[in-house]
Amino acid sequence: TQWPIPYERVTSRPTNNPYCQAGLITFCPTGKTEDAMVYAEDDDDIIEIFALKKPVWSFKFGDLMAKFKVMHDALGFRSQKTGLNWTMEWYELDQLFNCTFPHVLRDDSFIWCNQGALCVYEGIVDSLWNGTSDLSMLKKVGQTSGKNYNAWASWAVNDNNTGVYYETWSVYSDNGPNATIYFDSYDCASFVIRGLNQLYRYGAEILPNIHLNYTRINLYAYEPQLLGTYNQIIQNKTLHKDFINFYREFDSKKPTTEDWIKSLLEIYETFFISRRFYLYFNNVYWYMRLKETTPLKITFYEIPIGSILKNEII
Ligand SMILES: CCCCCCCCCCCCCC(=O)OC[C@@H](O)COP(=O)(O)OC[C@@H](O)CO
Repeated sequence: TQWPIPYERVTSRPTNNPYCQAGLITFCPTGKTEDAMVYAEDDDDIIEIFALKKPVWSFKFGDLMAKFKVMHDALGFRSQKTGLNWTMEWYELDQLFNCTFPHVLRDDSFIWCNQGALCVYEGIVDSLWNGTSDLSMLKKVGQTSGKNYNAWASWAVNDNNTGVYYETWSVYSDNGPNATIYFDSYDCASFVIRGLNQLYRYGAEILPNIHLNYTRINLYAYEPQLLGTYNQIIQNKTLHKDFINFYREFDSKKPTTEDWIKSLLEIYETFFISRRFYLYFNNVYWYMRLKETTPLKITFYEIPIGSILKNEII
């Protein structure tokens, strides 16, 4: 197997299952509709680029998740000509837990509510990004011409229409510097990293001395084994039973009430006991035995801006 398994794009975004509900807050409440984008009116405009960071679920828990270094990332833009600014965030249509674990129905079938999408809306809410957490951020990282920004904006629309599935997990062979990466996450941070990389490719000037850290929830595993699709797995009775029990266990821990943190802690603890995982990636399932020493770790490492700008990121 050639690792990491490349993230598969689609030709067009599928309709979200009506069963899937965002719950606490609807997706992109103040945002624009499908294929939404903000374009510069003038090719000669100067569009300023901002890196935005805030604690995940700050609307509910304030800075709490920042204590675990669980941060949400976005991009902000401002036109020097008009003074107008706008925000772009890529995140889950139906909240994080729905992207991380399926709904297991009575007949043992699954429903995955794991789409993510770009939310584009006028304004940059300073109080949201310039919060009290020392990890929050609203920082200018560069600028570009109106012409180059518009070319990039078309890239962002296509990126949003083809990269539709959220992936919470990053999976490595170990937590050392020479680890093999088996699977890479596809989340809010991935959009910002891809977005900055493409803005640079479309001619943006990125300021020097930019230091950006990104949250990852990492699993450390022995080499994953491909199991195949749900329908292939249910052909094997023993595997099917274990597979269903695994996901039913996690589904039962998903917060249905307000006790998100309790669910989070229960799930976190499960990883250190069971040390095994079924990963759903590109619509197929993989089985992994997790490493005894550190099965799971949330990291917030800096990704050098040079490697963000120069790496081939798809
Ligand atoms: C064990 C399973 C769950 C573990 C949870 C802790 C680790 C999470 C790591 C992933 C980082 C998530 C980054 C991201 O994609 O954030 C997107 C979204 O969850 C942020 O949601 P929000 O409600 O805080 O912000 C959306 C708001 O800005 C909309 O305007």
